[in-house]
Amino acid sequence: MMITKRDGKSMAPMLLLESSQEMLAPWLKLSSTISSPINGLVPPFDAVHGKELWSFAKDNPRHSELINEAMACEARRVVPLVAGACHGLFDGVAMVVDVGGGTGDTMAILVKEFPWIKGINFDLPHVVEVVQVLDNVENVGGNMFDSIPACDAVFIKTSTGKERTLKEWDFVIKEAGFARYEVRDIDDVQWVIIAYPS
Ligand SMILES: C[S@@+](CC[C@H](N)C(=O)[O-])C[C@H]1O[C@@H](n2cnc3c(N)ncnc32)[C@H](O)[C@@H]1O
Repeated sequence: MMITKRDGKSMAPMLLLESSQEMLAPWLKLSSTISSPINGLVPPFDAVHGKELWSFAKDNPRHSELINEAMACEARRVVPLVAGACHGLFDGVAMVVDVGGGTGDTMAILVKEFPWIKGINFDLPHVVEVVQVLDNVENVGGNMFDSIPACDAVFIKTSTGKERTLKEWDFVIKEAGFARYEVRDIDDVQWVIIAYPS
């Protein structure tokens, strides 16, 4: 585990989040949640806390901060790899929105790497209200299920928290109306999927 403070890529915030009481409680109730009459229809986190993660975070600023820091530390590690695998992809792209972008660290890395981009960090209002202002990144609050800011390209990283097989992604991408897609290896746990409208 990378918990050193050297090079700003410590994963300690991720450990602090995952070992918090709030995140451990659903694991400790896992068997009773699964065997209850709701039969796994309600995710363990929601069953234990009475609401889903993002509503819980909105009502618990300390936990929201833990989430934001955990996501940011992972972004600082992975997004440079994503940028390295995506050279050429942003040529001619003026406006990019990171949907569910959290602290904006991801967008800050992208606009530094591709300086002609105007970057918007889009997340729930309670998140963008407290994030720091980063160079060349505009923070916009809203709900992605209502609308997102107008842009030329959308960036999404870990925003559903759900792992899918490539076959499942194939279904999701086609159902969403994209014409084609490609998958790029960034030599890490994650891969990049690039979906094109035409
Ligand atoms: C798993 S985190 C990922 C954060 C960041 N993309 C990353 O990978 O480092 C999911 C993010 O989506 C945001 N989010 C959840 N529901 C949302 C919604 N309906 N509209 C906009 N953002 C949302 C959360 O606040 C959170 O910052």
